[in-house]
Amino acid sequence: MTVRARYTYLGPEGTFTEAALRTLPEAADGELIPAASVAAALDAVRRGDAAGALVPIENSVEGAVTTTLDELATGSPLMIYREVVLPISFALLVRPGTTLDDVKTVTGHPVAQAQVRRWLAANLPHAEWESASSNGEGARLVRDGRYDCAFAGAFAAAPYGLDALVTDINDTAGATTRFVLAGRPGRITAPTSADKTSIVAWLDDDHPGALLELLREWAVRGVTLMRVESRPTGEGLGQYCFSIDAEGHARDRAVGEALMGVYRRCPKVRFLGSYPRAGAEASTDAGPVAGRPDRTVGHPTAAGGRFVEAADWLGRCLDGVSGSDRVGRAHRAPRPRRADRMDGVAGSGR
Ligand SMILES: O=C(O)C(=O)Cc1ccccc1
Repeated sequence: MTVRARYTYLGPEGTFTEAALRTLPEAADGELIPAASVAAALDAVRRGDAAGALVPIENSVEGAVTTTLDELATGSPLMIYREVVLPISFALLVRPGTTLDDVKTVTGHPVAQAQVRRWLAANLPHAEWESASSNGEGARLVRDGRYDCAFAGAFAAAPYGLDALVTDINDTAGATTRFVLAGRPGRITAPTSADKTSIVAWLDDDHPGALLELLREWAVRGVTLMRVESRPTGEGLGQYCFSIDAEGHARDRAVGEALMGVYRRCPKVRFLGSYPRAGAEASTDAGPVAGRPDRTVGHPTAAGGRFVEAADWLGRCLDGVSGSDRVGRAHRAPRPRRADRMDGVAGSGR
């Protein structure tokens, strides 16, 4: 008997996330399990109930899906193994017989609302909006009579017995959403010629220029940052961590050295993985550094010591042998309070 791998996703049935998951070869033979929220999808992976979870992380119009950034930055460490970018266009789903004139209430995911705001103002100016936990959930709530209509993919009409009253709704042509497949820490995906590396870094915030120094670790090695997002740590106003995507793979010399530099500077850093960039022309048979310039360090970093420890940390990130979360000791940073530290081997977030 073959055991099918289980993949969970932001559900219920009919979400864009499900559509994105179905584009992955892993999903073709897998058992797909809808989850009620991003947190629930990721927790199923943490518990070992699923091999991976597909969750939305970024929309080209609305920006970050902050729940996902925060869920990946906290809790027991997970790693990203793949990303999927999906073009997003909405349909207005209604129960059969409903016309635009009947519509008083409308629902959808908050990211959907950002993508259809102008259309709503022009076509349903008096409709009352209430957010749903996903676009699939919005469709389900329309089926159940809670709302008059929902924004969702046209493909969500059939499973809920709804009609697509209007299709191709999108204030911004060409809108896309990026989804990531997260799993428990393990060996990172082999390098291709077009990869991305993701981390979360906490700053030593007691000295000026800490953010500049973090960014310089990448810049001096010629590594392009593709996304930098600050998120509150929840520990008080002004306390932030930074969610960063860098171009390249942790096995690239320049990226690996930048990661070690970040480790040496930051009181805490969480490695989220290196994985193929969606939509980029990649070749896996070209070897780890083929197709990329073999960038070396621009100049010696000013970060204090810990070179061996940083190299050791990077080695464990690459092997995925012991969790991906590490607390480093920043240059001039006070040692984190005991309760905040994760010196142990099997990392656990805070
Ligand atoms: O997958 C869905 O349907 C979601 O609710 C998340 C989402 C929201 C907006 C655009 C793409 C994905």
